[in-house]
Order: sequence, then C-alpha cells, then structure tokens
Amino acid sequence: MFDVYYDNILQFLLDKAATAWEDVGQCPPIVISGPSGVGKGTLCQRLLDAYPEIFATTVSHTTRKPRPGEVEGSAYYFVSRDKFESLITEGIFIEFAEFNGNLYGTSKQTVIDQTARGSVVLLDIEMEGVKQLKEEQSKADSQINPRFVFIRPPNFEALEARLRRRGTEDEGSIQRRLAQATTELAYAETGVHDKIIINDDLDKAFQDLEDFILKRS
Ligand SMILES: Nc1ncnc2c1ncn2[C@@H]1O[C@H](COP(=O)(O)OP(=O)(O)OP(=O)(O)O)[C@@H](O)[C@H]1O
Repeated sequence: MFDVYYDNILQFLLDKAATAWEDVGQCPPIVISGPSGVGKGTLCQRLLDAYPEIFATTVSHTTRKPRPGEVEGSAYYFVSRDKFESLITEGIFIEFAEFNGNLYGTSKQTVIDQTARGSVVLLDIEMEGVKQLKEEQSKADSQINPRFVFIRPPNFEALEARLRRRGTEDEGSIQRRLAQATTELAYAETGVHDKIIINDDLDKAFQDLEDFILKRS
C-alpha cells in the first residue's frame, strides 16, 4: 500500500497535512529503551500528551482477566494462557514477559496496524525486546523498521534514587532492577542504538528526544 517510508517525521507531517494520509506513507516506530527507573515511561507520556495526533502506543496481549470497563482490543487483547503460549510458539510477539503470574506481550501485528493507520508508534521496551526487534528488522521481508533510542541516567545513584522515590518497588525488586541496569548500560555501549539521550534534566531530555524524532537538528 505504501511506497514511501519516511525518515523525517516533520516532512511526513507536512505531507500528511497537505494530502490524505493514505497517500503519504508511513513513519518508523520509535523504540524507547533504557534501565528501569530512567524515565522512559515519563518521556513517552510527554510525547503522547504533546502530540496526541501523531504518536500512539500499541495494544498488548495479556492472560490477565479484564477489569470492569476494559474493552477487548482497546485496553488489551485478552487471551487464555494456552492461547498465549501457542502465540509465543508461532513467534508473533516482539517481546513478552510475566508479571504477577500473568503474561504480557506486544505483537508485531499491532505495531504494523498502528503504523498503517498513520500513527508513529512508541514502544517502551526492555533490552531483550530490543534484541528481538533488531533481529526482526534485519530480515529481508521485515515490515518493521524502527528507530532505537536509549535513555541513560546521568549516573547510577540518580537511577537508584528515582526507583526509590517512585515508591512502586520493594527492596528486592529495586536490587534486581539495578543489577539489570548494568547489563542494559553495557548493551548500549555496543552502539546498537540510533540515539542515546541522557535523562538528567527532564525538560532537556524531552527536547533532545523531540529533536531526534522530528529531526529538527
Ligand atoms: N529527569 C528526571 N529527574 C528526576 N526524576 C525523574 C526524571 N525522569 C523521570 N523521573 C522520575 O523517575 C521515576 C522513574 O521514571 P519512569 O517510571 O518514567 O521510568 P521507566 O524508565 O519508565 O521505568 P520502568 O522501566 O520501571 O517502567 C518516576 O518517578 C519519574 O517521575
């Protein structure tokens, strides 16, 4: 359907404003990764709030039971554990993980669908997910061609302080996340990301992210 794949989102938006988006093409998904507590969720939410017509997140699959008001295909795709496990075997997920006894995963198809709808997809994912996406991207017939942004803390102490201040983790969870952070930071050193942004001052980090995505600089 689309012949054009945009590298420059500002140009994409200008063309989109000038014509029907169906004629314009697609923009690459933006993968935001980095250690737990570095501020990925905060930065993604800022992008979504600042540009609600441009960015979108994906709909995950889960084995968790729906809560009242949660709509199938909007909050999540709700599936049984058996179904989820067979979907893993089929290789449909970019990434999946288990939390509190429930499985959660992001399918390739949800990224493709949101992108085809004209959204710039934001994916907030862990290192393992980045590795899987890199592998997917390298396939000759891949339909997903993301840009990879790594968010780095100014130092380890700041990361630990943020995890503690957030108040969502017990001590064991904080220690596991910090240990994993060392591996995440070493992976970023290998140069696999398109952009590394230091999240020290949040406003500055957000501006760096905007500039990279919109290619203003
Ligand atoms: N530049 C910053 N300076 C100080 N605090 C920050 C900064 N950026 C984010 N925070 C705070 O740090 C905490 C962790 O941020 P956030 O939850 O966005 O991290 P995350 O990378 O999405 O973590 P996880 O992977 O665990 O979901 C939050 O309480 C957030 O408000």
